[in-house]
Amino acid sequence: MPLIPDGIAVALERVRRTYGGDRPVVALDDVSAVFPRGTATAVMGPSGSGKSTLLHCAAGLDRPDSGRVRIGATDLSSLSEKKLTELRRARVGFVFQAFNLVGALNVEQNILLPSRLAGLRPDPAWVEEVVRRVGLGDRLRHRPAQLSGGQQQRVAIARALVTRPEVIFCDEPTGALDTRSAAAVLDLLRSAVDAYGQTVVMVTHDPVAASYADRVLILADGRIVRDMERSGAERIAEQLALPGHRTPAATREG
Ligand SMILES: Nc1ncnc2c1ncn2[C@@H]1O[C@H](COP(=O)(O)OP(=O)(O)OP(=O)(O)O)[C@@H](O)[C@H]1O
Repeated sequence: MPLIPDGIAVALERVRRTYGGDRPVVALDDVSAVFPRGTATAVMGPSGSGKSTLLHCAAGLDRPDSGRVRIGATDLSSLSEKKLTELRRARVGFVFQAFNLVGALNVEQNILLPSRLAGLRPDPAWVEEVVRRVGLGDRLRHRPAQLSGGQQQRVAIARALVTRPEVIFCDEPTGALDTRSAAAVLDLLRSAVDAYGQTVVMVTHDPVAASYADRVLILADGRIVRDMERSGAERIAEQLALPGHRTPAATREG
């Protein structure tokens, strides 16, 4: 068995994913990438460049045609569907655009659902902190249909954070949010990385969201065409330069 360095949260090794039909589309073309633990990476690129496919393959929601994906030391290709589902419940958080909230459950029940399914008991103080920081304290008894799109997105984020998963995969986490809610959500994702050593991989078109990441990967035609690491100082300078944007520090104080 190959040696997996401890510091790697997710690794893609020559991952290829094509979609069939008469004229097959190569959505991912032998992509290799490593996502170190305790980092946030933004995945950007034009429409159709393979961002969602990369996210789905990395998260074990889609299986590559060839190549390998590992979460920590676990090779996803070796897992049955059942084991893959268990791994996703216990070790992975998802913030996807089609919120996947359960309409029959209220906000609190939706937030606690992944923990219940994984048989975990999240720390009540942490649940309270997450709920407060996403600004849902007064909405816990509401059903998803009684919330705005932005509020539903915040429920999805709270739900992804409460189990403190190793890796949080986000697809346009700020897509449905106003500037203020987006800053609160990005700040929360950032503190999951900085304070708890979690790993965030987010697909985004939003430069503000990308400015919270340590690294930006750019995809084009199913390949990584740029891989930019950014220092904390660069991130903060970029956040300060973005009009109407509150810095993470300012958000924390506010
Ligand atoms: N289920 C599918 N069946 C056929 N082709 C697909 C399927 N899913 C994605 N594709 C194709 O694979 C390529 C990559 O799609 P993907 O959704 O990963 O791109 P994306 O960068 O996330 O795009 P967007 O920014 O528009 O969401 C595109 O050409 C897309 O049409």
